[in-house]
Amino acid sequence: MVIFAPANCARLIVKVGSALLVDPDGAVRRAWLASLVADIAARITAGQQVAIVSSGAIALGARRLGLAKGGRASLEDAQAAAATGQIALSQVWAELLGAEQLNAAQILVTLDDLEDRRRYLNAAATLNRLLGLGVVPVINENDSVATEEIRFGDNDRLAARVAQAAGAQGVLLLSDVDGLYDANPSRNPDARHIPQVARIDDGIAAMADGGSGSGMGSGGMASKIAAARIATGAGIPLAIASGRIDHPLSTPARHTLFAAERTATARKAWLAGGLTAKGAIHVDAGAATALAKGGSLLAAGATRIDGGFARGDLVTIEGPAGTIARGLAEYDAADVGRLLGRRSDEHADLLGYAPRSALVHRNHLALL
Ligand SMILES: Nc1ncnc2c1ncn2[C@@H]1O[C@H](COP(=O)(O)OP(=O)(O)O)[C@@H](O)[C@H]1O
Ligand SMILES: N[C@@H](CCC(=O)OP(=O)(O)O)C(=O)O
Repeated sequence: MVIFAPANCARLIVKVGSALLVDPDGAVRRAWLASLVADIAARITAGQQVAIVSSGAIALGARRLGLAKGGRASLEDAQAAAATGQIALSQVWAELLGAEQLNAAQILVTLDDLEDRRRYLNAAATLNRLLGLGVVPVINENDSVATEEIRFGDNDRLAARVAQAAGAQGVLLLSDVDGLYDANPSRNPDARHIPQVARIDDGIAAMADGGSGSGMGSGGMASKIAAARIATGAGIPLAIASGRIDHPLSTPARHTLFAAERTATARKAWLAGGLTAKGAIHVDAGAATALAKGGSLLAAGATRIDGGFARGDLVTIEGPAGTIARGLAEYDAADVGRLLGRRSDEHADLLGYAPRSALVHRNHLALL
């Protein structure tokens, strides 16, 4: 079976892991990449739009600078390696795509670019326009400026987020392994391959063992399962397949397919899967019930806030028994603080300006 064929996948995100891009001795695996790019060109000719999430900057740069790579590098060394490797990486992609008469476009993002609502919408618009123009976006984390706190740290979850932003119908993670096994196959020769995962439960998550198999990247199977959770939760199927074969998009080969869980609007999916909330609004039992029935969060039911969030920021909504929802705050934290427990007809006097109807509107809220 050819994975995510153009007929049922108009937009595809292909993620390429470090070990596929770079040999253990630090050289770019050009011949294999050319075979992948030929496949991408054929898909584009067949009407599919394809964006690439490419790892490899740190592995490439580390080699050029004589630095340690993978998990052994300090943050400063990883940043220096990324800055050096990224320019070489984009050159390789531009050359290989150019040889197929395709334009490459580079997008480097940090976690905040896909978490902050305004920046997420900007990134989504750029991707959309590039794909509409027939350009192939090549996306990586902006590792040279990303510090530990603001890092995705792995391109698997980045690919899932990009898929959401782009409204893609499939995410393909090309790796050094041909899918998920019931145990780490590089440590357990009896591990069994799992062709399809209908639901990611704790048993599936527990199968991932250790970090990056090659020691070059940062992902490992755990980050691929985390990516599958994000993508499938947003209604986008995700597959893990081997990049250890030439023409990996056109050669039928064993893989693991994580089926899409449900369809959801892009914004709700993003809210449900968002990684970093800027604060929390605590609510009473009445408000929790109203939210469960599909209502907005009104100030009358809010009891307390945590964090210094601003209007538009993602906040969690905490009920008496734990987190019940995530949503976009309609007010800055200071104003929410003024409105706690107050009826809507008091808001204008308390704030000194015409208020919105809710602290978090139901259109910008996802129940967990
Ligand atoms: N249950 C599992 N099934 C398959 N691979 C696993 C599992 N648990 C751990 N792994 C390891 O995860 C590796 C893939 O992750 P990684 O090396 O980070 O790939 P990439 O560079 O493509 O992101 C495999 O080579 C394998 O060593
Ligand atoms: N952004 C990093 C790659 C991080 C990453 O996820 O690596 P990998 O696990 O090989 O996909 C880089 O370009 O080196």
